[in-house]
Amino acid sequence: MTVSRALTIAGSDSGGGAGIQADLKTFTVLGVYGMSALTAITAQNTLGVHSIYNLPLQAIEEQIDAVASDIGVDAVKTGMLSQVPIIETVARKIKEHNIPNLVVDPVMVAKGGAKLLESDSQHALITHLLPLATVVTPNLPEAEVLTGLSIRTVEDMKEAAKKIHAFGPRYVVVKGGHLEGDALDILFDGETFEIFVTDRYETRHTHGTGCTFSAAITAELAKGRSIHAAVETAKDFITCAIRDTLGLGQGHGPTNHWAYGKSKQRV
Ligand SMILES: Nc1ncnc2c1ncn2[C@@H]1O[C@H](COP(=O)(O)OP(=O)(O)OP(=O)(O)O)[C@@H](O)[C@H]1O
Ligand SMILES: Cc1ncc(CO)c(N)n1
Repeated sequence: MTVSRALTIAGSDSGGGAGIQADLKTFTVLGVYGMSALTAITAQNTLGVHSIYNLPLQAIEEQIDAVASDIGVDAVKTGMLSQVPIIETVARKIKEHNIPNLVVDPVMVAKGGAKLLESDSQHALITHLLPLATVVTPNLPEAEVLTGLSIRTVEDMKEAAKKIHAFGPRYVVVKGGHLEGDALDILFDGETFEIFVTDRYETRHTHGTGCTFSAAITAELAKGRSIHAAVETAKDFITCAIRDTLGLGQGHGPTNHWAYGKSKQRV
């Protein structure tokens, strides 16, 4: 049996709903072997981020070296990379190990408003990481920061996708979770736009939706699926995870990472 292998390079969310915990749960449910390189430890729950401890660069490098040199990586995603030297180190290591299928989730702010990317790091993300990316998955506030545009409509989302594509990623997915109305995301390949849309579920339990969505794309790319198929599965996965809420915590609770697997078993 050969199993596909995915690596997440991201921060730890002690609450288990976002960060590497969300990524590893998603990889597992999608049948992919998950590995992690931690960039930071956060003390966090559904109410907010209490503290952030960035890890030493050497610790980040050595984790990536350890898994890439032995187990191998079919796809990698990046999440919380809060400082310029961390971004530079991660980009260098991804190049050095020739890791294919890079999904960049340009994590900037947690649901409760805590800053997970320091302001001077935005430029580093654009110059070092986006040119290596197979796909980058900004939400609307992140797309606004990356482009300087104000995004209020689907047409604005398309404009932002074009500007972000010019930074060098092969594909861009602009997520419309923060827009009103249906939950609508746009995939842009540099020429054409594809729209993925579902009903919006009224719930406050949306902690880690972005992490989970990009982890699902990573898992599917690790299996060798096309970007279209990967985004389609990721949309399905996150929709099930938001719809079948677990109701945990007093704030923005986690999504239900089991839901997609259970719905497939029922079919
Ligand atoms: N209430 C909702 N109902 C259905 N789908 C949603 C809802 N909110 C977000 N989504 C979908 O979830 C995915 C993630 O989008 P979103 O914009 O919420 O990510 P995010 O802001 O990066 O999340 P986070 O910062 O919590 O990790 C997208 O596919 C989006 O369309
Ligand atoms: C560690 C971590 N990464 C990403 C996010 C964004 O949801 C978060 N809240 N925490």
